[in-house]
Amino acid sequence: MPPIYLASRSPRRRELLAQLGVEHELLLPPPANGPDEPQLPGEPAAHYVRRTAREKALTGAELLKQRKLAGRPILAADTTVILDGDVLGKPVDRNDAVRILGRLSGSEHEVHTALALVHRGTLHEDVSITLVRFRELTPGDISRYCDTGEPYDKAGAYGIQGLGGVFVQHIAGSFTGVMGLPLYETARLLGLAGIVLP
Ligand SMILES: Cc1cn([C@H]2C[C@H](O)[C@@H](COP(=O)(O)OP(=O)(O)OP(=O)(O)O)O2)c(=O)[nH]c1=O
Repeated sequence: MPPIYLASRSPRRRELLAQLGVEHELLLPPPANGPDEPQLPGEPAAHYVRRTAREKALTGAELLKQRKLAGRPILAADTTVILDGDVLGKPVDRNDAVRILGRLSGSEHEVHTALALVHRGTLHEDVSITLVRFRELTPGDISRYCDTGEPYDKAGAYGIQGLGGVFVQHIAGSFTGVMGLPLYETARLLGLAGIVLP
């Protein structure tokens, strides 16, 4: 039986957990797809990302209870791109992706990935914050990037682990955090739940 549940539909998070050698089972509420969780009026971006991760983990814990499953740890995360205090989430369409990438062009933004882990009724949380500087992007760069389809399921409309990596001049922080699951913080939280990695 895998040691943890992962309350996430993100293929990147599954891949990064596999990189740690942590087997997991998915624990997901229906429906299979939905829009991003909305920001509350006046809610600061840094609070929003933490609240969202926490809610994903607590929803997982509720499912666990309803389904009378074994009490293994439940891990969830949320990744948000923040520029000038604004949350730049997943683009809703091509125009939105063009708008977001235009804002990121030639400037520096933050990527916050919040983690939440529920184990035996206790919530453990952490957050990884990374500064990312983009080179200037021409309208042609943005258009060709949107043609690849890569922006659409990703916060900030880019994937640092994919072609989007060519836009990144500099990062200060955690590459795996930008990708969706910061490994240092993940290992720390798993350790609190008794899962010790090498
Ligand atoms: C900035 C950035 C984000 N992303 C991805 C990671 C996340 O999957 C996604 C942010 O959306 P999230 O809402 O954090 O996650 P998700 O909807 O994909 O999955 P779930 O809520 O079920 O856990 O953006 C990258 O893959 N690369 C990047 O460089």
